[in-house]
Amino acid sequence: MSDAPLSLTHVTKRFGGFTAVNDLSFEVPAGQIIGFLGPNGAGKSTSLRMSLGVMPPDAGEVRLFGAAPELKNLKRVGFLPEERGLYKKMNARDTITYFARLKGMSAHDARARADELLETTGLGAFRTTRISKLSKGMAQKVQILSTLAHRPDFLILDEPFSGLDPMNQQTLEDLIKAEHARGATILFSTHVMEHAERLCDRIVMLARGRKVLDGTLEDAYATLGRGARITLEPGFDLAAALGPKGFEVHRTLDKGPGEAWRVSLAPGQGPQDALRAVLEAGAPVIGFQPEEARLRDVFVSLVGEAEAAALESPAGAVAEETV
Ligand SMILES: Nc1ncnc2c1ncn2[C@@H]1O[C@H](COP(=O)(O)OP(=O)(O)OP(=O)(O)O)[C@@H](O)[C@H]1O
Repeated sequence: MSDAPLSLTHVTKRFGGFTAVNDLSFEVPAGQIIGFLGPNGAGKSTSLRMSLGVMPPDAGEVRLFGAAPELKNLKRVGFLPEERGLYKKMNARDTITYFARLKGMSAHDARARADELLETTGLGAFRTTRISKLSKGMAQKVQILSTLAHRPDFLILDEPFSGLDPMNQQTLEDLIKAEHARGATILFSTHVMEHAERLCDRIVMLARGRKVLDGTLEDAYATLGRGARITLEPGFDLAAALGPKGFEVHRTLDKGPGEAWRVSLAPGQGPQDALRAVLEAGAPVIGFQPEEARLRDVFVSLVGEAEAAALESPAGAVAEETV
């Protein structure tokens, strides 16, 4: 039996007649950073809650460090829930110290660790500021620091980047890398593909409760292969024009003048074959660029355009949660 930090085997969760997580299996091996991706409502948070034993699965099995999720192995985990919440009257330092103490650290070590974390993440000057007086992003950072203060072996972070401005997103990326370098295994959910692209050893992608991808970034890119990006004047349906000719074509999420499309290239095809077909179809081309796939394109192709449209961009990640 595996004693990996986390393994889910054929896990299913239903709410009434609705199946939120459907026959999901994956493993988080020690030492990896894994991105848990999927559009809104895909079942990510439900899966993470089951992983911690917050709610039981209707079918299948969850193992944390090779055992059922219970107090002994939960002490080795740091969990950042999607719903944020801290004691508003406590100051930043006491908050982190409090959570570290709950996970078994001594008062002295917890306080020293709180100071060290606040200092390295730019919050040193706000050590004694009450949570209620901090900005939303700062309070979220305090919550993240509270999650990892006890140096857990395994960090589970549900949408940790959501609500942080680009500077603080970078601080969090650095923090995740530092935790990983210290030896922690990390599983985090996100809507922002670029974070996953920069940080992850592996990606697990969900759509409508089912796993649609489980592999390295290279495996993810290989699902699309090479492609060409084509920008057209708005209003031309390139998928309808090229589909019958055997090309796989998707709208991309790129913003900008015109409408961007991606044409996947089959083995043996070159970008010029795509360009020739596009021109023969009479498409109003305003831009053309041969390129390799990106995780955003993989996401769109596996999850579907409509659901992928809800993706956040890193700069556009907006605070939704209350802290
Ligand atoms: N306690 C619950 N009772 C009923 N339905 C629920 C409950 N929790 C989740 N759901 C439903 O299950 C589905 C999956 O929700 P979940 O929160 O796991 O998705 P998610 O992938 O985390 O989405 P998001 O990125 O929007 O947080 C959604 O349709 C949600 O409405």
